Amino acid sequence: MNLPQLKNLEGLISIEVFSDKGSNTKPYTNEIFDSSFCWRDIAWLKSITNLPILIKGILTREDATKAMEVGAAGIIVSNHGGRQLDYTPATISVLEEVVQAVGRKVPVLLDGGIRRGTDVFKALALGAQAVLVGRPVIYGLAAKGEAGVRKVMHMLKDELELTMALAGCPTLKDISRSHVRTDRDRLQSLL
Ligand SMILES: Cc1cc2nc3c(=O)[nH]c(=O)nc-3n(C[C@H](O)[C@H](O)[C@H](O)COP(=O)(O)O)c2cc1C
Repeated sequence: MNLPQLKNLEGLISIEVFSDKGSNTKPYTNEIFDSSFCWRDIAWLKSITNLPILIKGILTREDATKAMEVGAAGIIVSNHGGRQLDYTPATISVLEEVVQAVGRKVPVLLDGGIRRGTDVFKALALGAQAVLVGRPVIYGLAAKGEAGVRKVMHMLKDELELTMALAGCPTLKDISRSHVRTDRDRLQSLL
């Protein structure tokens, strides 16, 4: 049976084969994730730190509401880069639903799928306060180390500024909902 060899985590994660039946995924995930972890544990986390706790992985208005109920200081709309489960929604497609559920009580950040400045612009227009960037930064690091990461960040910044200029937005505050059109807007315009 072939299992991933996680070199960076050598000694920390067992890649022992537990059975010759099945894919070994269950014992592997049972070992690296605590399946008893639940919403109530946020209260415990809050009790041991003064740091703000932002909850990542929110994709629905229901989970956004729960996250606020347990006292999250912020919400990260994320499908973990779409690497965990096929057919999870694109984060940009559920952002507005979450933003509306949160109603400006805590910041909403968008994670996943940010590849160009126009993606940042769209997320801000749909109500995100900021975006998080994963793989582009890693690609820059792999290609050219620190300079590669800088290059990626500068590209995103330059593209965002160009988009803002072309959309007539001198400041971030000028980016508004009316600057983007979603599938739902298109459907509503047909009614
Ligand atoms: C190699 C790799 C490892 C990751 N590991 C984790 C992880 O352990 N926990 C987690 O919440 N997200 C993890 N992520 C997801 C990122 O934190 C982030 O949500 C995702 O990369 C954002 O999407 P993007 O890459 O399209 O920007 C990982 C992503 C990559 C590419």
